[in-house]
Amino acid sequence: MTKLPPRLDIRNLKRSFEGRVVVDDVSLTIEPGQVTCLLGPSGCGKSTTLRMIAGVDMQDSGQIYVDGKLICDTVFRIPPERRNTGLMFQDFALFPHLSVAENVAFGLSGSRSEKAARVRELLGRVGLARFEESYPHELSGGEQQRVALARALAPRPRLMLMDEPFSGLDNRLRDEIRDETLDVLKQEDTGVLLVTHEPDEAMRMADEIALMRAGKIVQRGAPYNIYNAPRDKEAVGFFSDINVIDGVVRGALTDTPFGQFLAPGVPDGQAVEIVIRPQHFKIDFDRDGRGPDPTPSDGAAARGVVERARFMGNESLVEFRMDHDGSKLRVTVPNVFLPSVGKALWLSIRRDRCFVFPKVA
Ligand SMILES: Nc1ncnc2c1ncn2[C@@H]1O[C@H](COP(=O)(O)OP(=O)(O)OP(=O)(O)O)[C@@H](O)[C@H]1O
Repeated sequence: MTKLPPRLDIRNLKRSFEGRVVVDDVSLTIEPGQVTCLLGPSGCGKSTTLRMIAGVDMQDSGQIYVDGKLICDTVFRIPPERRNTGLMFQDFALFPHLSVAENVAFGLSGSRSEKAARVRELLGRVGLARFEESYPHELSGGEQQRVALARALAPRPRLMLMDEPFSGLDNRLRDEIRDETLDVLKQEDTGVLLVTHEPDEAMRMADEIALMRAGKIVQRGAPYNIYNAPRDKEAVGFFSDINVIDGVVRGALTDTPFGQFLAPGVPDGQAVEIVIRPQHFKIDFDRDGRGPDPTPSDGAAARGVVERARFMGNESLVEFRMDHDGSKLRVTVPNVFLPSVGKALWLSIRRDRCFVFPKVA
């Protein structure tokens, strides 16, 4: 069986504004039914990438293909309305003077009965069948969002482009609408590119995350892989708080107060950073000034004094001032663990959960 072309295939997209490169050689493919989240900090070029794919901005170089067909390069350009893409933005702007059904039917062609059938199908799918005759101002924010989704999906776009589409919703509603949206998109087999700066949203929605920084896609992969095999310190830090311990490599090992860490392939004398998420420490009690014995999986323990302890709901956050160098480490513990300030405890680091990266000057 011949493989179908990807829903979206962008190759080497570049865009500069006033001489500053904002999108720098971005390439990406999205398969039918796949949700890819373009995740990155504010200003890294996510929206600009999306706008070029939508056709409301034009790249300086590079090509965009939808279903294997070229829709835009530097000389050829199909206008936005003929790109077979649906758009959903944060301000989902329904037409206020049109009913819900008319809003959803807006971009549809075909006979009156065909249009009515498609509108009914989609409103049913997003759970708003009973609001057909209502007007946008009569609906809640979440309901309006679902109408916007139905409207974007009505013409059966091959590709859906979404720019922070849920950020206008309050927390609880956001989770619900996100899950519903995902279900509907999967049923329609649409390829989805969703722009977000929220790691939680990307983890929740994405089949694949494309991590973007300073105009470049620095890592792509399934959420599990991006979280557990990050390519650098910034990629770890994008998903959670981090602690960093400095070291220098000698014979593929780094000596630290927490014992030795493997640094395979790193040359002697190279400075490295050992990066640990707050939930990956082990805490032991002090036994007359001594901690637990070293183990291969947790290394040696180092002593610190509790500076602050706070209950956060699902977990407790404990901040330590370390004896060996006065540095601060942030540790989280499930449930309630609130040692008193000034108490000495021993910390060790799970070797399978930390990352060792060469230090970038
Ligand atoms: N039309 C424009 N003219 C000049 N500069 C622009 C233009 N559009 C975007 N930029 C700049 O390009 C950079 C990237 O903007 P972009 O909106 O793509 O970032 P983003 O990653 O989507 O950020 P956010 O999450 O804040 O929306 C920013 O520094 C922005 O100021």
